[in-house]
Amino acid sequence: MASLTTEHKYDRLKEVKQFDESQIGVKGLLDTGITTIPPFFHQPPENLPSPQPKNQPRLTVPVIDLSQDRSTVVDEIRGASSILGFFQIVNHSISVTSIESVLKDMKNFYEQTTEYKMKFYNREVEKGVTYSTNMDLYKSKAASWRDTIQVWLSPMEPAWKMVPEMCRKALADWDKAITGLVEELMSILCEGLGIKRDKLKEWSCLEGRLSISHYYPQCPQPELTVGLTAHTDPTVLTVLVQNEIGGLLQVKCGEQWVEVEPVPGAIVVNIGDLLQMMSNDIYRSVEHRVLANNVEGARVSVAHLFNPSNREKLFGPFPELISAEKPAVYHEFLHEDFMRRVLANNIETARVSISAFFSIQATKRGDIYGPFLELKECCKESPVTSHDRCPAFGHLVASSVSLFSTTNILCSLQNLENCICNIYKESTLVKNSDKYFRWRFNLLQKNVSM
Ligand SMILES: O=C(O)CCC(=O)C(=O)O
Ligand SMILES: [Fe+2]
Repeated sequence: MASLTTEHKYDRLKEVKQFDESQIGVKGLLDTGITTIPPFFHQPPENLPSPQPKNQPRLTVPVIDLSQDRSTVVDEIRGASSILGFFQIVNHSISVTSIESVLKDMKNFYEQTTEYKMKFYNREVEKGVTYSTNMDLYKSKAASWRDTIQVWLSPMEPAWKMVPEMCRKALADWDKAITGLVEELMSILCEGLGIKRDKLKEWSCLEGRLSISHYYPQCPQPELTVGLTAHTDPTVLTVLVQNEIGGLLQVKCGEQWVEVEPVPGAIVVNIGDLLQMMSNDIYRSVEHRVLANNVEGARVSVAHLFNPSNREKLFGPFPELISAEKPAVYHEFLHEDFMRRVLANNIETARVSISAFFSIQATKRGDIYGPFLELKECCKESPVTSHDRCPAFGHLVASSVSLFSTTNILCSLQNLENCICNIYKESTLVKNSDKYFRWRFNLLQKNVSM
């Protein structure tokens, strides 16, 4: 890789592309014997760990014993979810052997020859299985020191053929075991909120499952980069197992970073952005990060991300948690609107913008949002209607078939154009581009907040 010199300006994109196209991943790069990391891995100072204040007690996330009586478990989980958004569970239904087995099989893949692994290297999310270095490699300011395999397990049938054979059984067994445990966890979390125990299940939150296995090899210059930049998870719930290499996974607690230390047999649980919103901010989705591995041997983690699968449903704070004293903190939204925003961001920017975007405070109170009049008028023949509503009160003024919702409309220029294109495609009335551009111009004139 070229280095930064005064004679040759560093062409970051070219270097990133060259690395990506080499398909060797971070582990393959390390195996070439490098002693310094390419500059595109150098993180800006704000992403690097700063020295922690001295004389502060070393904090770790709570470890909750699931074999205690139910009400103690509910109280402890509610407490941890409301304050730190992170906890570990022990004495649950999954054996230490099953945890070790999934970690071992995933690690085994990463430790195959580079030539073997290259056959699987791809970052095409729509295929359902990816194996690459940093899914946001081309969007982020700097790359992080890890490789990742992502496998969608549900609601669609997993693309098993694309999963390395040595990982298939481990992932299928793990999915079964962890989904059973998460069903129980979700019921405890619902009980902690004082709502029906199977509410999260009813809202399809066990059905959108993504497995993410990260491999963090030793980094030759760990002070210059990270393993995974600080982020919150765009999920309902994330559960994760990690191997014995500790000191790297950290959760933000005020100004301090708290360690999630490896505990044999423990499963790490964290509240995602969606559950923060559904719980109307009772539970917290909290920033976490992984430092670059500075020791010999690789850190391996296997995360299971739980998302809703229902595409028609409007998600938002549970109605039972909205009252005059505690009004809704967020608008309702379709899960795909939410995901569109997640995918438009990189890992770092997502954490700042997403909850804020859906926050009611962020929108002008009193306004009624809905399809722009021009669009309604232009599409009389195809009944393109959507909710007109006042986001401040989440009040539906009129509703019929929802082609787009408030969030769609306000999302971004790109989404806005997608909406228009949807209508444009459907409309038998308007088929010429003049009109399309007039719409677009009108929309821009509306000064929609992006
Ligand atoms: O590897 C880890 O421990 C953290 C993974 C993580 O935070 C994620 O995949 O969202
Ligand atoms: Fe995460």
